[in-house]
Amino acid sequence: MKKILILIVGASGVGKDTLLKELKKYLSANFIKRYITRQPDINESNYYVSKEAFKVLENSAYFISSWSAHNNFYGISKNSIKEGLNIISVSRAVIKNFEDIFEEVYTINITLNKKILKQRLLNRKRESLNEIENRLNRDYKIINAKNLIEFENNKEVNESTKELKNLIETILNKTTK
Ligand SMILES: Nc1ncnc2c1ncn2[C@@H]1O[C@H](COP(=O)(O)OP(=O)(O)OP(=O)(O)O)[C@@H](O)[C@H]1O
Repeated sequence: MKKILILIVGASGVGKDTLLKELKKYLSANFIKRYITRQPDINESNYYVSKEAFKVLENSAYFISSWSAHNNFYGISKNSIKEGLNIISVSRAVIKNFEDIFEEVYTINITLNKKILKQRLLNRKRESLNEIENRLNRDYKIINAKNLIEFENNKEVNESTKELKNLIETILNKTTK
């Protein structure tokens, strides 16, 4: 069986962790846990590691890909990618790390208009207003990905989750033909 990767990208707060958490209930796939130097919140599941431990893992080539964002480090271990469908939330900056190694890589860019995004970040209450403004003002360049699909998370969570599930199943059907 071949390895198929779906990379989930999108600005902070567009709903990546929420959608992935919900998707697990409806879709059979390897939902990859990331190593992060921040304690997980209720929507995300990750392996929490200290910054020191992260550096040790990174220096021993444990990660297939690693990056930093908003003062935290993120990594995906080499051994986490399995045969079949793999789904991972990653930084848009590291898409190429996966495309260089695997043949079947599809990137889903989760989008949301800025007004709703700001409201959701405020409701989440994870960052200060200043941090939220910084996140909203980040300059997002065009995403470079071989197979890029846009997905707008502007419906309520259940509805959006079903749409995302359908989208992934459509991608899968194409790859198995
Ligand atoms: N479809 C939706 N409708 C309403 N609220 C949503 C929806 N999707 C996500 N949210 C809410 O928006 C907030 C941000 O979502 P989430 O934490 O999943 O974003 P994220 O993209 O993973 O952010 P980050 O990259 O900063 O971790 C959360 O409070 C979540 O409950």
